Amino acid sequence: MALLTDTSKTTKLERYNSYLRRVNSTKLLAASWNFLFRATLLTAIVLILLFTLHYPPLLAGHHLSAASAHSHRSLLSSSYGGSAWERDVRRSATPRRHGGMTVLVTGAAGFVGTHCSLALKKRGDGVLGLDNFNSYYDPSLKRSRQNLLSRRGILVLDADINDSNLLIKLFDVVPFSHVLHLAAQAGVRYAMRNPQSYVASNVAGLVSLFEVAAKHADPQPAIVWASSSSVYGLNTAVPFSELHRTDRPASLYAATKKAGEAIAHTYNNIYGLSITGLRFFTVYGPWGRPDMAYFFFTKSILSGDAITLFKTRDGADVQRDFTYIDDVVKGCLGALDTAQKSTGSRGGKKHGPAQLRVYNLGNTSPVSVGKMVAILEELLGKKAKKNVVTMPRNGDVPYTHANVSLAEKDFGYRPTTDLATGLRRFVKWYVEYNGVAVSRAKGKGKGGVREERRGVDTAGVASA
Ligand SMILES: O=C(O)[C@H]1O[C@H](OP(=O)(O)OP(=O)(O)OC[C@H]2O[C@@H](n3ccc(=O)[nH]c3=O)[C@H](O)[C@@H]2O)[C@H](O)[C@@H](O)[C@@H]1O
Repeated sequence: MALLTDTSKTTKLERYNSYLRRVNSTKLLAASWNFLFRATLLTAIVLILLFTLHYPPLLAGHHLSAASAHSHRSLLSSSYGGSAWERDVRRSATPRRHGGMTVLVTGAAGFVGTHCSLALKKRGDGVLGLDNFNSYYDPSLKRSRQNLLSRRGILVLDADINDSNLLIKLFDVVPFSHVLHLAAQAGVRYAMRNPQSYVASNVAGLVSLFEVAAKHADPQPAIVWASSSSVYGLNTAVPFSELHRTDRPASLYAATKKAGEAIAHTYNNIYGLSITGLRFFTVYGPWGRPDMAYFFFTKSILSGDAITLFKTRDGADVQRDFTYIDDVVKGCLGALDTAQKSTGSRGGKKHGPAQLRVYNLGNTSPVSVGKMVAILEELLGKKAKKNVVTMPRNGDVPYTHANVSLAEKDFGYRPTTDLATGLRRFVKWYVEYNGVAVSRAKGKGKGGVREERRGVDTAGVASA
């Protein structure tokens, strides 16, 4: 009897164990399927992501106006590349005239960058732009400029000059003969609010570009870059000449531009980079920068808001050598055309002395800020509400005045646009771009944006 009971217990136990084995193996099978499914899903997602990053035109439409399709890459610069991307880059950078230049324009969606890129492209040079589209001022204006460039066949990549991997990649894809380096943190007074941004763009960014140009580019490009009239700082000798001292900057902005000139000297000396610095004097015009006085004064006059006018500490008018954008563009192209080749080779080996130049690009006729406002009032047909205050200690200098004889001698630079003419073109562009109505200005036929006769096309770009 006991034996029978034992046998039936053993059988039950065996049945139970076999049941457990079946359950476990089913669970194992289910888990394996689950794991396999998840792994397949993950692989598919990774493949789709890689495909999207390397072949965006297939997904975003095959046109340069889809330049913003490259936007997401600013976060993932190491993923730049792929045959479609390289083809777009080469297409934009290829010259269309015999002996044309291949120019990398940094800050291409900026004010001066846009105008220079258009002028280069128009005469048949190849242009590839890059810009980080930061929000120092309204990025939508930069996007509009990018679209304008795109319509003329110029690709502007979303990229930062501090991204050396991207720069190396670009020089691998295109043997740029020239770099027009205009990317920078601009603005004199903003330097008190955000000093580090000036160091990041105007010092670190410049070094990043020079490093890649000196050590990775083959051939080394010739570089033309934007310095500033602000380097003259507390200099009192006028008009400002390149021979005058520039060791007393009044603002951090000026100090970083002066540092840039010293850094240029170093890269020229060690690596044989051909470098030209251009000291711009308060550049203005259509598609200008909204952080500049003439631009935001226009906005305030139209909206009826008060503007603040600075007077010097001894009560004199503050003056600027306002320089019209078309004149500056001619100066930039002249500097590019006369830039000699760099003398180094890949790896930074210098084979002889290279060109190192600095030029003033001003207008040679300073105008008071009060007069600038009076011209705007005439053009806008509306009086400004003025708040006149003594210039705060904000890095501003009381006046600027350029001597441009060196640029005239070396590349025929001769500014031809006076402030009234230039502001008329700016206001014409401003009202069209913003869709605002302006009543015809009073006066004896001198003012009024509708009286503009010279060729400024709908895009606000001089057709002459
Ligand atoms: O020439 C240059 O190197 C510099 O020119 C301009 O700097 P700035 O001349 O100060 O130009 P704005 O900011 O447009 O100011 C023009 C004038 O208006 C005056 N201003 C500015 C602002 C304001 O509220 N009120 C006012 O009277 C300034 O003192 C200055 O005299 C640019 O903003 C800089 O990026 C550039 O490098």
